[in-house]
Amino acid sequence: MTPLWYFLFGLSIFFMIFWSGKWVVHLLAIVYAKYRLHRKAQLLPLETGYPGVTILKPLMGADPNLFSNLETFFTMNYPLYEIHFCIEDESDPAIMVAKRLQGKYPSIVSKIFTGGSNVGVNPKINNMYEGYKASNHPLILISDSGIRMKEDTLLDMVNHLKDNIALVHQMPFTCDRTGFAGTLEKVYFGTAQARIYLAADLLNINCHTGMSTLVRKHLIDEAGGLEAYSCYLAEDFFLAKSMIDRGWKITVSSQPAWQNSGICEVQFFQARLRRWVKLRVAMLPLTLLFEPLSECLVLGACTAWAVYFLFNWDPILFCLVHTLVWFFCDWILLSIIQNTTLPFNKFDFVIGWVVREACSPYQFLKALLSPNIKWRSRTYKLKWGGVAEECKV
Ligand SMILES: CCCCCCCC/C=C\CCCCCCCC(=O)N[C@@H](CO)[C@H](O)/C=C/CCCCCCCCCCCCC
Ligand SMILES: O=c1ccn([C@@H]2O[C@H](COP(=O)(O)OP(=O)(O)O[C@H]3OC[C@@H](O)[C@H](O)[C@H]3O)[C@@H](O)[C@H]2O)c(=O)[nH]1
Repeated sequence: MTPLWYFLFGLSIFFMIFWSGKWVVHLLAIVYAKYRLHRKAQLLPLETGYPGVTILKPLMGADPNLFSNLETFFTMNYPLYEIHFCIEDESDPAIMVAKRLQGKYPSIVSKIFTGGSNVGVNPKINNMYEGYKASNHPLILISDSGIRMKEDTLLDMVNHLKDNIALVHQMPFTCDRTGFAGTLEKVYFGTAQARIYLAADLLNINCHTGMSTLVRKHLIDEAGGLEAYSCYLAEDFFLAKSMIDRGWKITVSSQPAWQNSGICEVQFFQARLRRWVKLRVAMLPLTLLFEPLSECLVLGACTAWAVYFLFNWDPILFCLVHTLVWFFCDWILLSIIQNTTLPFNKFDFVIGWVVREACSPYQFLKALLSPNIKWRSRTYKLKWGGVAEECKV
């Protein structure tokens, strides 16, 4: 036995253990999704009454779905809330959209804050800052521009905010949209991302993505206000981390976040996922190893080699069975998360799934090879740890 043999033996054991762990994650995600998601929210008579919520809507630009997405915030079944539209640029067309909605729903309290602030690097925080300062309620809902709400979504989120919970977030998912990009997005958010998101929630690991987050305002203030997170681009991750560090819990609500941005293009989607990869790598460097390895094809190939090395099993057959079972687990998970008929047939799912799986390792590499981060109109550089710096041209 040479040192090389020992090294290869160790490596193959590592692949086998990681592979087995990944199947546990598959199983946990499916069972947890079934048990946790799509529970009916009820307006219960609470002794203390329902707490008021300030909804912060950071807007930048108007897409074709903006009006109808924002309208869903005016038709929610929740007793006490206000909407603060935050729009940095005073000539932004989103202002007109917000004003039209204010005219249509005069009974809902809403205000528009323009101009933004400059409290740090994160442009979403700079944009929301004035709206946050003017908030009048103990709960804050940070809600990105492309999110749609159902009538009972806010109620569902508040119902999940038990006494030991600081923050309730919605697992990212998408509305039914036509075209290949719509399929690709739904497949990604309903399989690869949902699996990790659900397993992380179950195991109390911080996986918070801040597109729709209900949080206790006094806990943000205790940490120094929203500006305390403005040195990071991934303010969502650090917001949740600061709650967990203080002994609080975070949890997902039973409804996923229905993203419905009017821009639904493959290029745009891939660029967004690459931006998120860069955030994760800077915040959690172990991602560099574990993320590519947890991809179906990469893990299948590595483990096929391991079982060939250890047991002399046929690696091709192993890979085929591995991929097929993974594919079926993904179909089951996606169907549970969708909870209604999917907007595409099984053939479209196969195409979307294969493209997603095949492109993902390449997109990961591409993200590593261009470390600067372009987010909307600005470019940033990230330091290890996640602190960001804007690149001025
Ligand atoms: C034995 C199996 C181990 C599995 C290792 C998994 C490695 C991670 C693989 C894929 C990452 C998926 C990422 C999930 C969603 C993150 C979306 C995102 O990037 N959002 C950012 C922008 O809003 C946000 O700032 C970052 C949020 C937190 C990211 C944390 C990711 C690490 C999660 C690791 C969870 C492991 C759970 C499995 C436990 C066995
Ligand atoms: O310069 C900007 C960029 C973005 N935003 C707002 O921030 C929200 C999220 O922006 P995008 O939709 O471009 O980005 P993402 O969906 O990738 O955001 C997600 O990932 C990065 C995290 O920091 C965010 O909290 C999370 O929502 C939108 O409401 C957008 O209007 C600004 O207000 N200013």
